[in-house]
Amino acid sequence: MTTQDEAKKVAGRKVIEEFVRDGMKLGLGSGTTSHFFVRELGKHVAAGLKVTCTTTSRATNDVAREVGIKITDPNEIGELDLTVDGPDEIDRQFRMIKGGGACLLWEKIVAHASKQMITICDETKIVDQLGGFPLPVEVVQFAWKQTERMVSRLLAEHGIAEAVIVRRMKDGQPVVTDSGNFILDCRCGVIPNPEQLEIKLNQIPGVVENGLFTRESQGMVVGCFDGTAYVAMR
Ligand SMILES: O=C(CO)[C@H](O)[C@H](O)COP(=O)(O)O
Repeated sequence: MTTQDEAKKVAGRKVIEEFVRDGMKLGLGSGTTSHFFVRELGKHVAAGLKVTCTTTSRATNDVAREVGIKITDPNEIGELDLTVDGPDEIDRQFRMIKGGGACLLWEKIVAHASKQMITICDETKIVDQLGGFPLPVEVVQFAWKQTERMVSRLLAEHGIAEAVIVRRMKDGQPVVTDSGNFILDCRCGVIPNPEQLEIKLNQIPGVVENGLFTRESQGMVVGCFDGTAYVAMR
């Protein structure tokens, strides 16, 4: 029986087979699934594959270095050919919620700096409608409770009346992102019109970015519990 971790690994191998080519500039995503891909990529780099890589979090920098992948500063790399990153949820229109690992801001910047983004996941991440996973919203620390009130009001106006918003905590301390911000996790239930909500959330002063990625992914590579992986494209 294939485990979830094995399904993630199979997806990582499939991405390399189908999408990664010699000479590419790559954006390396965050989270456990992306890290399986990075470890797999490290084996190919050791065997002679030439790629130039930048990452979407300090945690991914650490994994990449550990497996012998040199990291290029995002300011130096120019336009990327491909970013490979994982979702917390993805629907069949390739719309996603990301940010479970608090890396959504760097992830969105790197995705937009790329010609192509491919999502990598196991089959448990595919949903009919977005919103089962709490939507992360990255906010500046200054007056974060004011920003939280504005987010709550916007969600209600958007038809999500019962949203529960909590500042993300770890070990009794607020989580601080790689850019020094807080994360508000918004338990929404089904999210109507995610494209519009993605845009509106970012218009609130104090919101730096939100975890809706409705336009970025051009395809997904899905690892399955039967040990296979498949590709689906927009
Ligand atoms: O968005 C993310 C981090 O901000 C991750 O990519 C997302 O949480 C998926 O992680 P995992 O592969 O561990 O489930």
